Amino acid sequence: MAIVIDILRASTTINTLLQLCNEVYITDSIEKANSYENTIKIGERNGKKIEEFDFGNSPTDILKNKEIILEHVKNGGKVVLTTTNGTRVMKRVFKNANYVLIGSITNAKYVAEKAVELSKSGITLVPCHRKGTFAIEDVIGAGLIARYIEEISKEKTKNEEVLAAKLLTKGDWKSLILNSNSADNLRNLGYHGDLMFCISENSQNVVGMFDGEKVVKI
Ligand SMILES: O=C(O)[C@H](CS(=O)(=O)O)OP(=O)(O)O
Ligand SMILES: [Mg+2]
Repeated sequence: MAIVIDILRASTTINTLLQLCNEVYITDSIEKANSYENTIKIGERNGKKIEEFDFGNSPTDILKNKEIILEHVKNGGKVVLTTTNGTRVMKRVFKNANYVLIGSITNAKYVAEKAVELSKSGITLVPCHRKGTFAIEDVIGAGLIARYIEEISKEKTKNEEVLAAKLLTKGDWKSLILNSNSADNLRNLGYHGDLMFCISENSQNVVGMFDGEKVVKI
C-alpha cells in the first residue's frame, strides 16, 4: 500500500475532482491527455495552465466551475489530469505497489483510515517533491497522514524519514508550506486561493485508488 502525496496541488486537485466524479484519468503526457475523446482536460506545467486545456491544476478553479464538470460527467464524459510532478510520480509508484491511494492535507485523516483498513503489509508514504528537488509541503503532508495512521493503528513507526516528517508537523507547518518554493511559484501565478485551500486539513472526506490509468473513488 502506497499513499502518494502532492499537496501543491495534484493530490488536492484529484480529491477535489472526486467530489464531482467517480474517476479521474491520470497521465504524465499532454499528448496522451489530448488523445482522450469527450474529456475535460485539466493540467499545468510549472504551475501554469496548459493553454489548450479546459482548466489548470487548480482545485479552486475546478470548484468555481463544478456545474460544468458535473454536467459533463453526467453525460458520460471523462476528466483527465496531467501535472508537472504528481501525475508522473503516481505512474512510477504504481509499477511497484499493489495499492496506490492519493493523499493530501485536505483528506489526511480519511486517507489514513482507508489505508489502515485496506493495508495488509504496511503503508509507504510517498511525497512527490518538485522537479526532483525536496518539497517541504509534501513531507509535511506525509507527516500529518503518518500521525493519523499511528493514531488509528496504534502502531508507532521507526522509519526515520517519517519521524522527521512528523516533527515538521509539530510547529507552524502552515507557514512552512505558505513560504515554500512551490507556494512562491503559485502565488506569483495568482493562485493564492489554492494555497489556502490545499492546507485546509481534513476538509475533504474522499479518497481515490490509482489503477495505473485512472484514480477511482473508493
Ligand atoms: O500544479 C502545481 O501546483 C505544481 C506545479 S510545480 O511543479 O510546483 O511548478 O505541480 P504538481 O504536479 O501539482 O506538484
Ligand atoms: Mg506539488
